[in-house]
Amino acid sequence: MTARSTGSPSGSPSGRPGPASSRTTPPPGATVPEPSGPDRRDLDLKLADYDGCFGCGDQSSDGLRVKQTGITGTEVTGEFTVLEAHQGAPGLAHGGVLATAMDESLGSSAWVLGKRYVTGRLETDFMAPVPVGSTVYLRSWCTGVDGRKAYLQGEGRIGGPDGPIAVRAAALFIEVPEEHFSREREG
Ligand SMILES: CCCCCCCCCCCC(=O)SCCNC(=O)CCNC(=O)[C@H](O)C(C)(C)COP(=O)(O)OP(=O)(O)OC[C@H]1O[C@@H](n2cnc3c(N)ncnc32)[C@H](O)[C@@H]1OP(=O)(O)O
Repeated sequence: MTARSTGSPSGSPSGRPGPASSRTTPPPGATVPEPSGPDRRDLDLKLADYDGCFGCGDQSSDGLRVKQTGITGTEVTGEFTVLEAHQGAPGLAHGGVLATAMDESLGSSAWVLGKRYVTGRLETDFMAPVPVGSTVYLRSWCTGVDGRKAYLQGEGRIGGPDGPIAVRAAALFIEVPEEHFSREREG
């Protein structure tokens, strides 16, 4: 399983500390399980059923339409293009849009673990402005699972999959039962 770290102060190109706080860092003893989620063919099928998602769905005209491009272990790659509708400052992606893209990417990595997870906490570092028209290359991976808690990290690069990091994120996802989603809809 590949899981390049973006986290250590010494390993960061900017010299900034990594994105994970104590609440998004797995405790000692947490492990990264072998993914037990659906394989690639099932992923395509499930994503096709999920058209309303602001992050990845095709029905949301101003949505991000993140396309997943690969899965290796818990590492999921994807990409999306920043549209004018995604601006914050003129000509630049809104930070919330980039956070949403990271939530989508991290959520996909959690999903391949084979259980139902929702985002409990999402931390982001914005490293560089992202112009409208840019393709953002997303990558997320699991750093540990401890009971219902899954810890994930991710990054978004511009200029190519190995380009500079524009945004990076760390998150805590919480496993929920199936009823979570029907209950939320009724509320
Ligand atoms: C189709 C293919 C698609 C595949 C791709 C899909 C990509 C989709 C990506 C989008 C993902 C989303 O945006 S999901 C939508 C945004 N998120 C949500 O709507 C979640 C809203 N929040 C909740 O529903 C709830 O707060 C939960 C489920 C997160 C937790 O509630 P709960 O089940 O009652 O559990 P609770 O006891 O509170 O918490 C369990 C443990 O987690 C800890 N914990 C909970 N929240 C936090 C937190 N923010 N920071 C630190 N720790 C936390 C607690 O302290 C506790 O630790 P301990 O005491 O056990 O130690």
